[in-house]
Amino acid sequence: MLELTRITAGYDPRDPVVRDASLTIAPGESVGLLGPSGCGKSTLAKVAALLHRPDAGTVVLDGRPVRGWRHGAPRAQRTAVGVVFQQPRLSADPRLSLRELIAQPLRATGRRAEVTDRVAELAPAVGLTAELLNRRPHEVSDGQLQRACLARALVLRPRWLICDEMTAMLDASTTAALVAVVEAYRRESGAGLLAVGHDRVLLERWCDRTVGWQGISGRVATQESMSPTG
Ligand SMILES: Nc1ncnc2c1ncn2[C@@H]1O[C@H](COP(=O)(O)OP(=O)(O)OP(=O)(O)O)[C@@H](O)[C@H]1O
Repeated sequence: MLELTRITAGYDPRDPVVRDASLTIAPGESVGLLGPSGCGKSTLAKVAALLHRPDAGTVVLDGRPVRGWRHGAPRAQRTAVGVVFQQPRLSADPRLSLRELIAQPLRATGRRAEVTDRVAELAPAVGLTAELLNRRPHEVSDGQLQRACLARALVLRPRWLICDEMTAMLDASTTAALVAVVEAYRRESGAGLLAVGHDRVLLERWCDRTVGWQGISGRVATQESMSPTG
């Protein structure tokens, strides 16, 4: 299970953007997190991805409480969670080819020996040709770069996957293709998924269940507490 309990998080402890929110995802389950822009979905997604330390509350991953946070959780637990963000250009190192980008987590965890095989498996699965793999981010489209970012998120075979507005910048056919890749991975691996967005139709079609911001907040969220604080 990926269990977030009574999470308070944000960027200023005196004025958190997520207050007292709880959310549990079972292995193999897909959960859509819906909410208006600025309500704190991405912040909660970063906590679920073990990239952002909550100010209060607990995160339990596969039965083990996450401890020893710095900005994020310790690497041993973090690598169990793959994450894809909305804007691939912000999360992709512009100096790397798409091949290197996909392989990055394997290199970072000392698993270089697996690079050739994993890239050869994942590139066709996400729809990237050998020629595209040699290009750098500024030489490909947003959709092609997002395909590489999805492959990078899957390269360590995570047990949990967080897709934060993964398809927000993409056209309908690329959206369908990437959702199909995630679903194939989920079926094959039994991974749990948190898909964040504001496209209710997409998330309701994609996920086993969807939760709105009010559904995950420990207190009954008021419109004020859902709004951007700035
Ligand atoms: N790194 C940051 N530093 C300071 N404030 C931030 C940071 N990231 C987000 N915020 C603020 O936190 C609030 C919630 O942002 P967040 O991105 O979590 O919302 P969201 O629901 O995912 O929005 P969207 O749907 O527009 O992506 C906003 O007021 C935003 O300005």
